[in-house]
Amino acid sequence: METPVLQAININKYFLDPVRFRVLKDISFSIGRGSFVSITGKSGCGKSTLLYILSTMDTDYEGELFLDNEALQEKDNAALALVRNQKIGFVFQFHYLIEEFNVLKNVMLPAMKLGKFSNEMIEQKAMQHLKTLGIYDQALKNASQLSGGQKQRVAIARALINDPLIIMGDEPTGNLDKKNSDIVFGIFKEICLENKQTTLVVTHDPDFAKRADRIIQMEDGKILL
Ligand SMILES: Nc1ncnc2c1ncn2[C@@H]1O[C@H](COP(=O)(O)OP(=O)(O)OP(=O)(O)O)[C@@H](O)[C@H]1O
Repeated sequence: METPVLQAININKYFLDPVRFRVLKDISFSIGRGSFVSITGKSGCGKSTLLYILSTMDTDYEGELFLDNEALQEKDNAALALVRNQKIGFVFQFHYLIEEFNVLKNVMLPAMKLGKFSNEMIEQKAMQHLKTLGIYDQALKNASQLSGGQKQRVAIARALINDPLIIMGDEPTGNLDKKNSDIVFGIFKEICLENKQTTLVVTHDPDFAKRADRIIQMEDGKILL
């Protein structure tokens, strides 16, 4: 059997304030390479909490987490930052672009930070992603000059720039209208098919969730099998 890209084993998480509360309850699952998975469930069931753990941004949990065969729970913050930059692309509900930089620079930044390639090579790659995402002609505009849907596509290009193994999205279409949601979903689907990259998206939108290859349904901190 193919080794999973991401594997969670018995993840539990507690919030202590205002009272001790077990928000995630024995979460275990694995995700294979190139699959498009959605995590869905009612508001408050723990979707974002789980995604923040899976994306290494929250390290306060019990259990084991493997990304590309590496045990994440054993790594310190510096090592996790490297894993995030090299292996995970993240798309938030809000785009978090740097509004005063142009689109091209926004997309290039994570690769420039990694320092593995020349700026020329990074620029070429960034332009290629912008082309695929249909916003090539916006490259030299400041991020502040784009529409919401365009900004989200720039955020996806930025998430792809370091060729991550897995793209994670937290309600990536939450701020978009139906037309732009459809475009963004189509893009996620294509990323999986064409690049064999794995996509994991949290959404409370059942229509969006249904378009994934696999739905992880959550209820009250648990995964329903
Ligand atoms: N920092 C925190 N401290 C205490 N409780 C929290 C904290 N963050 C979230 N919670 C609680 O944990 C539960 C799960 O929250 P989470 O944001 O993961 O839900 P969700 O499924 O993503 O919801 P939504 O779809 O509304 O975004 C909720 O009951 C929430 O109130």
